[in-house]
Amino acid sequence: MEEAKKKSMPVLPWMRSPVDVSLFEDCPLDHLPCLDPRLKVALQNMGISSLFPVQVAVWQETIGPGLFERDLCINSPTGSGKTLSYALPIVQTLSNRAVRCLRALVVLPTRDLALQVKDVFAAIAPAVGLSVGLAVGQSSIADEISELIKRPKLEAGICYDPEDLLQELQSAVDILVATPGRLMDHINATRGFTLEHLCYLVVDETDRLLREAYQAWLPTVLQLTRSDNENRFSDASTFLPSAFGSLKTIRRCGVERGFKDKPNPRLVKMVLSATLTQDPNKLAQLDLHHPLFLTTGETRYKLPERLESYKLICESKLKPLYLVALLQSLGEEKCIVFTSSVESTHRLCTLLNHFGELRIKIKEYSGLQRQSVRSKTLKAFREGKIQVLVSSDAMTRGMDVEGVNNVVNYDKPAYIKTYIHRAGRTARAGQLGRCFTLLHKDEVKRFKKLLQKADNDSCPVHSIPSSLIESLRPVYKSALDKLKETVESEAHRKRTIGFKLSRMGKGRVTGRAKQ
Ligand SMILES: Nc1ncnc2c1ncn2[C@@H]1O[C@H](COP(=O)(O)OP(=O)(O)OP(=O)(O)O)[C@@H](O)[C@H]1O
Repeated sequence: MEEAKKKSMPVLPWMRSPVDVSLFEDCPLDHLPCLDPRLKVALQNMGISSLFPVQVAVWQETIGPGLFERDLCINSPTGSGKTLSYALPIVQTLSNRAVRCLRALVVLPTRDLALQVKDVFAAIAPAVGLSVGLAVGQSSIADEISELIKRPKLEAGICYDPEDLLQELQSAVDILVATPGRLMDHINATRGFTLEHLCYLVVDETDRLLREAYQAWLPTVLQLTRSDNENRFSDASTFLPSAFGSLKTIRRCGVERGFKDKPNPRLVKMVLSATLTQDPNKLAQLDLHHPLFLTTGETRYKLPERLESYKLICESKLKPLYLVALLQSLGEEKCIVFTSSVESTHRLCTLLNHFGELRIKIKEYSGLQRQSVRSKTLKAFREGKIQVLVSSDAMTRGMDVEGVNNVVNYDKPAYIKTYIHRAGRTARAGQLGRCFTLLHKDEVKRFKKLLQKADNDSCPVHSIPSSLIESLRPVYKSALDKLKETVESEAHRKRTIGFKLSRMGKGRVTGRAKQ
């Protein structure tokens, strides 16, 4: 046991003496020190009467007594309320700002997640006169720019100097929630978009964002917000795009509005995940200042308190039947079914929809679909118009949908991190939730070991009567036949579209573009 603990000891010294969030308790809003009364009302309007432990712990390090002196690395289970843990102190601190400019940037890996986080900010920020923007490519870039940048009113008949006009461009938002791709678009090309006043950078779902470089968004943001004058441009050329039009966005010492003649305040970073990396090389990319590690309990990975894990043991070829039987038993309860790839998501969802027995609405949600389709599906799922979402992993991190009582791992997760993020779509905010994993009997031992990494020793078998499985066999056969037909007609449609495109010369254009 001692040996196991030693093995999981973080390499970085500052990670070895963390603040233990599990020692904190919920704190009623009335008892929260220094909370702005306007924000208290906004929180109450959201149905929040007390803060969760991670929110209290972060409040202490940001508002008082910690006063944002250190960068924060927060590792806290799924559904524990990490979003509000950073949104609330940032909004409260910025509520004193005199002039509007972009002071807080929150980066998230997907558009749906960014929208979700923007909604949390939007529920509290206006109460103290702050404005929140979104840069995710949901609308056209022109629409997005007009939301983010305030242009001066021009009078007819007057000839303006373009340089003067550039000076007049101002941020229309105090807080921006962005995905890396669209953020880079604005950094590179949007006139008047500047990070020079940025005080807070939040990297949510850090381990996921650090895995993907997205046009070097992180080094670019760090370079543009570095407050020391020295060597400002020295290594910028290694990652800044050649057509980089925003060198003027690099923060200038002592000329920031509201900070005249004072050095710029240090950029405070907050990085969060339910499975925060402890890899020194990865964390080094964040260039953290005197970081403070906040984590829950002693084990590295933790599942939500009220999550119940179950396994269903069955032969691989009978998995669809077990899934159908399970979904039938769950009735109208909201459920997310995870598969291992976008292709199997599509196939499984099509198959389930051919089961006449299932009188529930089932849709797929995966990276194969267009964003607009995904967003529509997610909306319908939130509204309860869809009961089951069949999903691949990539899109579901951080997703917060009320009333998801069940998660099913149709394909076994290969890593504990995957299990944590999938299972974490239920049992959120202290609610009860169940996670079912379909396993072949040969996989049981490995799965047990996997769960032990999250300190979970209890995963009872959820049994399905074999008579029920037998009764489903005839319907399964006809569903399989229909699936075959659907797959063939989809393949035919793809071939026809491909043929038409190549006749229009589009194939050649793509080929050139790839070179
Ligand atoms: N203080 C609170 N009181 C009641 N509900 C809360 C409180 N804080 C957050 N919640 C709710 O808890 C749910 C989970 O919050 P959130 O999405 O921030 O979790 P998370 O820790 O970021 O999870 P994940 O790691 O999956 O992204 C949300 O529905 C949110 O509205």
